[in-house]
Amino acid sequence: MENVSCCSKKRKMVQAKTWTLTKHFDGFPKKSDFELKLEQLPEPKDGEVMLEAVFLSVDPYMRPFSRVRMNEGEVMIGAQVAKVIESKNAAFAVGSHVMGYCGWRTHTVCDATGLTPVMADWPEDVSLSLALGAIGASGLTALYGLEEVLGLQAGETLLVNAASGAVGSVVGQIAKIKGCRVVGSAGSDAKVAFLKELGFDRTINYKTVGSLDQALREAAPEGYDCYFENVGGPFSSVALPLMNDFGRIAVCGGISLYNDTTPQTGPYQHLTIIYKQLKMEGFLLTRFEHKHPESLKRLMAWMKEGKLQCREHITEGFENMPAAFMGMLQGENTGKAIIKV
Ligand SMILES: NC(=O)C1=CN([C@@H]2O[C@H](COP(=O)(O)OP(=O)(O)OC[C@H]3O[C@@H](n4cnc5c(N)ncnc54)[C@H](OP(=O)(O)O)[C@@H]3O)[C@@H](O)[C@H]2O)C=CC1
Ligand SMILES: C/C=C/C(C)=O
Repeated sequence: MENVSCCSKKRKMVQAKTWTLTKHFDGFPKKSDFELKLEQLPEPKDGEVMLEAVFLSVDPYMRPFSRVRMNEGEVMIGAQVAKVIESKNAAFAVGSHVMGYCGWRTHTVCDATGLTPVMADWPEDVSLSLALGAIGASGLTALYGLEEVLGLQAGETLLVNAASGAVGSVVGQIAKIKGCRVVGSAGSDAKVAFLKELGFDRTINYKTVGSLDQALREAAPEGYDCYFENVGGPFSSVALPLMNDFGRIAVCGGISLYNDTTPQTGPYQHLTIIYKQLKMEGFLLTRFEHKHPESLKRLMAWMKEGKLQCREHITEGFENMPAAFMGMLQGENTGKAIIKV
């Protein structure tokens, strides 16, 4: 008798590659802190989709957040732009693209929680990778830091560090759009040349400058009204005394501290903050989530008008994610660090 199976159409099994955190980082991340694993994926259930990563993001926050939001053995946290390859959710058509915090994985089966369709009218000639950078989290962070936290006004002088990176490069360009004077600091001559291309008024290579204090003073003899802080630590201690009275500081990040094994101490600038009556505010871009759709449209419009250049540092190959992450923390990137699968 012929063996007739009730499931004559056999589904091809999908295997995901994942990068897991073997051990919490201790100091600067090491290759051995990561492990590449294979995972057999189940078929999506009702309401679920199967995603295939196209671009993945490596970001500074992964270093500090891994310690507080992850357990050892878990897949590394992070965002990706992915293609929907199977769907049992009417809101996500097969072939469409989404942005999701799926972690460092090539394929994912999940429900729609936390998935955002990439902007419906995303232009065909614009790479979807920008949804992870200048027309995504990095651009939004820059915009909110300037508008919502600093309240930057035309004619003011702004200081930004890590200025050639994903967030910093957008900060400087938006500040120029707003009619401000912009001073940017970055870690190589090539990066400083990039800042000049973007229209920064004054640039500093903080790694080669003799005295950072002197360089910052010369770059803005009139002082700084606003400071977009990405680095923290000693840079911050030098910059705060150069703020003008009633200056505002948006504390976006502190990348110089993320790999510290013991917390840094002073010099403390409390008296400077008091005497100059400074306003210092930390923020996370998630606070302004309700503004994302409108803000993404503004960023896209600036890019299309040629007012916003979106540089990317692309690493090919999912296998190279840990190297790309460590490279970004060491300053290998100019613009947004992206992994192309
Ligand atoms: N608050 C929020 O919601 C968000 C905060 N952030 C923060 O914004 C900052 C920039 O992030 P992002 O633009 O994605 O990253 P970048 O693209 O700027 O990449 C990181 C850069 O930081 C610089 N850097 C690394 N180590 C040091 C150090 N010890 N001192 C000074 N600079 C250093 C390097 O550039 P260089 O060669 O110039 O040193 C490196 O290229 C980070 O602090 C991040 O945590 C980012 C997104 C959201
Ligand atoms: C959401 C991102 C936060 C930091 C500190 O990078």
